[in-house]
Amino acid sequence: MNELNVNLPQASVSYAIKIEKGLLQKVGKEVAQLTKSRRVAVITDRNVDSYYGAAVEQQLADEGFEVSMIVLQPGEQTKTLSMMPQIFSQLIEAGLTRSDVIVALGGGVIGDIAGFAAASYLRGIDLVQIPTSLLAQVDSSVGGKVGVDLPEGKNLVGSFYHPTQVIIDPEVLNTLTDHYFADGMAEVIKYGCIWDADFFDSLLKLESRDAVMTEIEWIIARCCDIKREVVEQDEKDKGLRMLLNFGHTLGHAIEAYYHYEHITHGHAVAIGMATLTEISEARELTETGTADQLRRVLKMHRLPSEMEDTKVYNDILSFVRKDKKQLNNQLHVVLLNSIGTAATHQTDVSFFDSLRTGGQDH
Ligand SMILES: NC(=O)c1ccc[n+]([C@@H]2O[C@H](COP(=O)([O-])OP(=O)(O)OC[C@H]3O[C@@H](n4cnc5c(N)ncnc54)[C@H](O)[C@@H]3O)[C@@H](O)[C@H]2O)c1
Ligand SMILES: O=C(O)C(=O)C[C@@H](O)[C@H](O)[C@H](O)COP(=O)(O)O
Ligand SMILES: [Zn+2]
Repeated sequence: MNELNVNLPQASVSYAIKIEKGLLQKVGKEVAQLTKSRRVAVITDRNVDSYYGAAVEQQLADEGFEVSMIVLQPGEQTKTLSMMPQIFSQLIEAGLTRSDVIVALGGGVIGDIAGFAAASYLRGIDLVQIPTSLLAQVDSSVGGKVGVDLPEGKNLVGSFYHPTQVIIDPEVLNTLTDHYFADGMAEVIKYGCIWDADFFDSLLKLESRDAVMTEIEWIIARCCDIKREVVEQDEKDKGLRMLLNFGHTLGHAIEAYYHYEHITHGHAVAIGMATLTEISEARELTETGTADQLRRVLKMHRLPSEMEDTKVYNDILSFVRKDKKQLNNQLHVVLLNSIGTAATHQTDVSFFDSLRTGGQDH
């Protein structure tokens, strides 16, 4: 087993990230070690429930927990404020009190919305993250960002709320579709870009999903460890943590432009990382050849580098203008110096002007 510990003494928070093939079979015992409570609500989505819901429910019941399953529709469109009343009603119906536990069993959508429910219900109850998509295992289950989207933009309502433990079983990735596996690889590649050139190089040697799966425990552990290191230095996203947003300024704008349909988070972030790096290389802010390296690794892992229809950029830029990480109308964009190192730059939306195809955005 790989075990990492996230320590945030200023927030009086400390939690373990456990990574082991087959760990889902021991989930009842893991949760039982964390709490004296007897009630657990498992929040999941229909897909994940169909594969793993019954087994998780049974294991928790075997440990004496009274278990309620809250099963949501899969997909980004579930991550909205309008879902919250339904979730809160189900938590009340299940009789969950302040000393009980919410288990988030699913991908990043479930982790974010169940985490937001845990942060708000009764002003906060314990949360255990059991991420089941690659993206959730390498990124969203760690670091405490929870929340929901608004039509105006991604993750515009939420909070920082840390789990009491993150339980990662890489074996569950076997049932993930290729599309969502690629989504997770976008965030994996992001870590190589902003933090670790050797890690990036190792991704260039793993040419297929099967090859990635041979190294999966190590890959997940490396990503979680980078995120741990960043979050421990800047929990509230005021400085260093913004590096984890590489590719997201444009990526989030693309997702919002498409109303959170048609393009998923990792694919949008892949386009954001490649497009931004092309622009910053043209402006001599990034070492020549970096965009090529990035496009190569994205292609290898079945990810796009650009929008199929470049005419939509004009309209996407109106969402970039609304990005939440602004200070005095200045955007924070994360640019690579070269593969493995990055820095935050303050700029305005005109940084993206080369994407315009004539006319003004509105
Ligand atoms: N909080 C954070 O720090 C953070 C970080 C990165 C991304 N995110 C958020 O995460 C979300 C994307 O997460 P995602 O890509 O996991 O999407 P997702 O939760 O929609 O999961 C992707 C799909 O895979 C299915 N699925 C999940 N695990 C499965 C499994 N083991 N087997 C079969 N199917 C499975 C789900 O049902 C869903 O259809 C976005 O909302 C993004 O904004 C949050
Ligand atoms: O944890 C972080 O910090 C990140 O930026 C990780 C991102 O991959 C993730 O998509 C996150 O949800 C973005 O946060 P936001 O604050 O830009 O909405
Ligand atoms: Zn992301």
